[in-house]
Amino acid sequence: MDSPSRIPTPPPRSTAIVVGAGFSGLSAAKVLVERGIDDVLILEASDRIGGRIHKQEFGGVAVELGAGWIVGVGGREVNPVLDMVAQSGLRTCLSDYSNARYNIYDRSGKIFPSGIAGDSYNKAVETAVQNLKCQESAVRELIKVVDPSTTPITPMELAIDFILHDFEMPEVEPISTFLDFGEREFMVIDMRGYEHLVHRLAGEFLSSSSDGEITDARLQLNKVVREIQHSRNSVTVVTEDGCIYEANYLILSVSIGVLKSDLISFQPSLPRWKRKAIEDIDVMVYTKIFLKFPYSFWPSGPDKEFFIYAHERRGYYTFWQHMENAYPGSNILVVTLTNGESKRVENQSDEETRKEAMQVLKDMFGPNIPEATSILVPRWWTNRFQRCSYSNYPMIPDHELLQSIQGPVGRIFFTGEHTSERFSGYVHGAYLSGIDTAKVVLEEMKKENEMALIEPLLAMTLSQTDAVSGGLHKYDMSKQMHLTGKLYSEPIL
Ligand SMILES: Cc1cc2nc3c(=O)[nH]c(=O)nc-3n(C[C@H](O)[C@H](O)[C@H](O)COP(=O)(O)OP(=O)(O)OC[C@H]3O[C@@H](n4cnc5c(N)ncnc54)[C@H](O)[C@@H]3O)c2cc1C
Repeated sequence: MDSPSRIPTPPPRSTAIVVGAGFSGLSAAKVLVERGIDDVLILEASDRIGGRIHKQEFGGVAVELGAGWIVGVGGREVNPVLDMVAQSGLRTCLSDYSNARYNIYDRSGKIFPSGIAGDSYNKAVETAVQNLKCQESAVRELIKVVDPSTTPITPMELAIDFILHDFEMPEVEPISTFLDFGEREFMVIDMRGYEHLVHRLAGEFLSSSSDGEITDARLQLNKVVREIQHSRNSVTVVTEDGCIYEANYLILSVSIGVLKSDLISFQPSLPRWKRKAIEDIDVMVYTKIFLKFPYSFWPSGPDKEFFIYAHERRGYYTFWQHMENAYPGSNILVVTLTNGESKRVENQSDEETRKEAMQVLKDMFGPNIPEATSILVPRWWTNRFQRCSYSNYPMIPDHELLQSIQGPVGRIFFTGEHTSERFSGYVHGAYLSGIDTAKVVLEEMKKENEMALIEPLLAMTLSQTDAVSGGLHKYDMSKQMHLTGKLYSEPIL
């Protein structure tokens, strides 16, 4: 008997696919579902939701490997993330960095007198302002001739310069987040972690089990998107495990670091303007290293929470925090590295990093301090699903660059913290960008539906015109209508 001929099953098709289940992807998906797009499919590469919001248990407490602070509190508007914190009763505490500059240790363990530290701080601020003025007046050449007396040289100047430019957000004043939401920062100190907000958000539109685990089939974990094919009518997604999905629209919420990498290929490839925008946005790597000790040996108290190590190598284990204010008795220290130093430690063993950190601590607090019993080194740079901690825009606001990074390519819409006009880099930027992108997609859907209604009428009119003039073919006309709409308004290459 002949075997029945196999009819290939078409790939599952949904109205919209969201790639990535971080804050932006989930907030975008939520808006779509709430507006009646029930068949949204969320494809997430890793085995968890939250992306760059991720807590881990370490030394008996929850530590935040990614976002740890609600930045922008106490201003004229309420930060939407703070609202969520309040609703979920997440425990937080105020972080006051202002004392850090008075807790600067040199390599022999001496604390710099506050006057010297204050002078260095003012000098560093002056340099930053001077650089900015040069850039703003577009006299870029001037940057090269910055007054040498303001260039950081000594270990302390280097440490303060690092804090101002690498540790604090390297942004131009006034910073939108501080302007809108306030200048205070609250650290999340809750065993449920910052990620509780992500789970809460997901639980508002996806079904979950009684213990809060998302069980909704519209969220697919361990689905690494490797290829996105896009055409005039649809988007097709191919995942690493060989699955194929189709949709009318796609929202891509992966980080700028992932966009810069070769993890996802596009067929046809992204247009030049989009590739250039991706290239032009820099990435910041920010690493919090956690060290657990049998007992604390550092000065305690709120005004001692943050301290600085001044070394002749810029950014070398510079910024420290004890966690006693957050979790008394936890005996945990956190040291923050960025960029080159982050990448360097990501590429060495944790034991090497532990030894380096111990040497620095011995410089500050003497040779008799106890050894760290464990260490936790997050690797945001080498993680192929992140490849950065957050985006780092050029100091001069560049609206064209922003428009290009936000701009859709056909049916692919881009979202994520790096697409936020005013709050790039932050959790609230990710959250708000997801909402904005979903609204743009909904608008496109509406336009397309309206077009579908008038197309038959147009076709009729055109065939009559054709008969009379032998002019434009109806297909050309409907294509032109699309081309004049936003969907294809940008040149493809
Ligand atoms: C160390 C660190 C400290 C930070 N500190 C703060 C802070 O204190 N306060 C603050 O406001 N912000 C902070 N941030 C920034 C904040 O965490 C981010 O801005 C925000 O979480 C980004 O959300 P997102 O949705 O844009 O991206 P993500 O959270 O990165 O979400 C993107 C998702 O896409 C997934 N993905 C990637 N590639 C693929 C693929 N090929 N297929 C499918 N899925 C894919 C990823 O796994 C991820 O889940 C910090 C970030 C880091 C890393």
